Amino acid sequence: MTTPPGIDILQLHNDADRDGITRLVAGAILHADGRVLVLRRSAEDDFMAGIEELPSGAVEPGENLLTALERELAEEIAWSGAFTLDPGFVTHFDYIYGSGRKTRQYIFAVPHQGQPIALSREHTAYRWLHPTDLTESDLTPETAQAIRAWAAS
Ligand SMILES: Nc1nc2c([nH]c(=O)n2[C@H]2C[C@H](O)[C@@H](COP(=O)(O)OP(=O)(O)OP(=O)(O)O)O2)c(=O)[nH]1
Repeated sequence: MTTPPGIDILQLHNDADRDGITRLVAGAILHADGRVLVLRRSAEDDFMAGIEELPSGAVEPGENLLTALERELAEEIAWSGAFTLDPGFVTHFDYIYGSGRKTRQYIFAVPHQGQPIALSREHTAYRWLHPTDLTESDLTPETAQAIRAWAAS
């Protein structure tokens, strides 16, 4: 994947370092016809069990935000092949992960172009959610806010 115009990946990494972030997560607002793909975490997950979330996951050693996103989309929804990011859109939210690591999830927008979605065991269901229906979801307030920011962009 190539970096789209208006998104400086190195700058995002630098901003996170500057802000004392020690764990980075890449997430995707995968959208089709104005709706956003949300996944339900397994009820057996020992962490945030059963909530809805965006396809996302932590950046591992040797990866950057984009290569991590590519891997996570492959792992979580079985997306293979190239995909593009919408130019210019990136948002983020911060939280403390389990043992106290300062985490930042950076969220990019990815147009869905008909690729089939197949879930891993991490998630039990998916659906396409319109931003006007955010209050009827089990998304966290932070994720809902990110989707609102995307809808307003
Ligand atoms: N811990 C935590 N998670 C939050 C908060 N707010 C919020 O939206 N989340 C969401 C972001 C993610 O969708 C999910 C946590 O995912 P994560 O990537 O940090 O953790 P994980 O258990 O999936 O970690 P991993 O398997 O990728 O290593 O919860 C919060 O305040 N604390």
